[in-house]
Amino acid sequence: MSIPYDEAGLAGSFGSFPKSFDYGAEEPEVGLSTCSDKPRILLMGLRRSGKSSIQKVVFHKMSPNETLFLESTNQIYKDDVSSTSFVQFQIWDFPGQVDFFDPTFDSEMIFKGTGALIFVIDAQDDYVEALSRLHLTVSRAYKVNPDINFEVFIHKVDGLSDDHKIETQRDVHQRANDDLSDANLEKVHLSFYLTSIYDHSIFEAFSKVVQKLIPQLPTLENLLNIFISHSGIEKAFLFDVVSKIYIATDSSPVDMQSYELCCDMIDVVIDVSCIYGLMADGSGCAYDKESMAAIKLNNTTVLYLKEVTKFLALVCIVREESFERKGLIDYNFHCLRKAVHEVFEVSGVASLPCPQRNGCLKFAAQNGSIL
Ligand SMILES: Nc1nc2c(ncn2[C@@H]2O[C@H](COP(=O)(O)OP(=O)(O)OP(=O)(O)O)[C@@H](O)[C@H]2O)c(=O)[nH]1
Repeated sequence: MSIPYDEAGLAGSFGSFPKSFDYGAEEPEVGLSTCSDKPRILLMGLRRSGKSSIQKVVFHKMSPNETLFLESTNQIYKDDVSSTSFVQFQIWDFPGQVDFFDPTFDSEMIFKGTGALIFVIDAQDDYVEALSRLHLTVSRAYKVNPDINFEVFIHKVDGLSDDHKIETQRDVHQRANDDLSDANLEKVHLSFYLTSIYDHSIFEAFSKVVQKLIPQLPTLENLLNIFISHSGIEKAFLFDVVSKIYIATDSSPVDMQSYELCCDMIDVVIDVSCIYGLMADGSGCAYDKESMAAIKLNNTTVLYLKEVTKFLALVCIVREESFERKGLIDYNFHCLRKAVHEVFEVSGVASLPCPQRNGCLKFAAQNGSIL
């Protein structure tokens, strides 16, 4: 099955992935949602705050420098990333000057099917107007659909010092929540993230936004916890390969450096596969069931990547001495992979995951017993 990257309107470069990035047809698709009613993520904010850049960099592999040449969005741009990504949702990029009082703006239709609303604030600009826009947007959306997750990206923080970043976040947080309290909307919860397209912060923030929309998250986390504890692994991420957002990790804290290392590993594996793994005529696939890689680092740890589904990869950080028991890791990985497939097969039918699923799994312990 080939993954079409050249969808209408998906302009820009695709970096590591060829447009005919091919996977193979044996396995059924395992994704977040198989129904046509895909969760929707809205990108809103003032003009030039960076909405289109975020969408292009995260989902279309555009390099950050290329976003300098993006033209202003003049109408709602609907991007369906479900065919290229595990994360089967639509992203709606709104023009900066959207007018809620325009009779053609159908808030019912727009906010009803929305899972998350990301409001982008340009931290390099004066954000007073952005804050009043944020308030207007959130109060409108909340009235139509109180279940929306409201996510605020304090964006373009690459131009700010560390102290300035913290101060900006505190100030935006305070003012936005004060505005909500003044309007008797203190029930509305806003989450804040410091983001930039020039580092991994935008992928990290998007990962957290997406994770909130995955009902299977607790099950996946639980599976990863069992997997790492029985395999002597330090940290494990389940990545959406194309976007490099992680859809789940074990419950130990995520440090940015580990996340960046794992993202870089995905790039390396896909780049090398694209350059040396395809046939001369470009046929073959850069990422398939056989995809795996181990990279030894100079700090006695090993990065280990393995394919889980056509869209997902597991990337782990393992100590060298634990990696000597690679057979055990591979056996437990096999169990984990099977479980992840089962979780999504079950939820494909019943829409909710079965938390008992991992109860029937048999992971091998480091002492050789079966758990
Ligand atoms: N420094 C910096 N610049 C950014 C970042 N993200 C976007 N930009 C720049 O901000 C400018 C505007 O970006 P767009 O993505 O077009 O903004 P938009 O919100 O989609 O704009 P409209 O379509 O007019 O609503 C571009 O020149 C981008 O290169 C960032 O994280 N850091």
